[in-house]
Amino acid sequence: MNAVDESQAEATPVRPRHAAPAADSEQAPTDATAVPPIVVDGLTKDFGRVRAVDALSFTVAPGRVTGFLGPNGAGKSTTLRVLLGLAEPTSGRATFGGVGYRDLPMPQQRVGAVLEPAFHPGRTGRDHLAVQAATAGATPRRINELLALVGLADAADRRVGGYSLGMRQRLALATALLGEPDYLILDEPGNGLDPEGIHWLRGFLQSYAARGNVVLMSSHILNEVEATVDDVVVIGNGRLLRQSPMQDLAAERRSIRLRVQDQRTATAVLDRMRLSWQQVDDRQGGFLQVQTTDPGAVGAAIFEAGLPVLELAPQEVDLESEFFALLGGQP
Ligand SMILES: Nc1ncnc2c1ncn2[C@@H]1O[C@H](COP(=O)(O)OP(=O)(O)OP(=O)(O)O)[C@@H](O)[C@H]1O
Repeated sequence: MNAVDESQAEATPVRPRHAAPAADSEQAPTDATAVPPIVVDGLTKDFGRVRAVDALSFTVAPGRVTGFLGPNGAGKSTTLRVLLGLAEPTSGRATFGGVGYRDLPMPQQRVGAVLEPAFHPGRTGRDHLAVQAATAGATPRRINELLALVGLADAADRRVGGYSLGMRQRLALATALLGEPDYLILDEPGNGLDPEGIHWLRGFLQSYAARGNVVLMSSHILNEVEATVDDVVVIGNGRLLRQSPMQDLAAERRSIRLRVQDQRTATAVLDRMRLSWQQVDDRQGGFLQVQTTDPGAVGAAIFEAGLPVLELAPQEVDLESEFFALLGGQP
């Protein structure tokens, strides 16, 4: 048995299936009807001498879409595999409100997961779902609903061997949804989807989460998930680098280009305002890139210090650069 589940007695009670979601999905669930959060607590996973996950702790709240982000090899898949009972942790736990996957009653009906989609190429999409439906307790009607939901109704009776990567992703998602799970865990679900598919997935995940469910999706491309996720958990080298609402990350990206003649006095003003700044050289003698959501306040303070402002213009820091900075320059 895995080591993630030794104290069921302390576990948060799991929500009765199909109970109403929490009224206020912004808050951690406090009532018995809310889906308990995913809790990763001091998780470490070694493969021989490789430490894939290193004392990692974070929570994933219901009612929100959480992006699990990090570059290739950061430890995302390993964390998800431990959470899903597919790998043993070296130490620590990854649970659904305190209950390990293997100790959940009817886990296939509580947790839907899309890891690396693998299908029998000779089966049709409908057959694949029918085979899986038996374990997930789904009816033929549910299969039809799901095929329509993921946009595969017309391709349902074609062999999966002829499906595109995007169609396979859609079928994998339909499979994960068979048991009407409270938890949806997706490893790089955007892989192979065209822009229309990504747009559809975004809307689907947001409405799924809005019903009080827990949605955790991994990606190594921050730009890809920016418009989809409410919260981000960023890891690098198996360690937690950041957990915050996406909004906060987005706000930090707002900066201004401030051009003054006397940069030294200007930076003293910025330091007093406790703003982060960076000197950037260009052909016009350089400028200060200042992280702020209030350009007016910066302009006023610089003016009060008696400095003529040569330029003050809003600037968007590319999200991928922000991600890169967070990773401390890791590729
Ligand atoms: N079964 C395994 N045996 C040995 N090393 C492994 C195994 N699985 C993962 N690793 C190593 O653990 C580290 C984390 O890998 P993991 O696949 O979890 O990262 P990831 O963030 O999901 O990356 P990717 O997006 O490339 O899948 C990597 O160094 C990887 O080589």
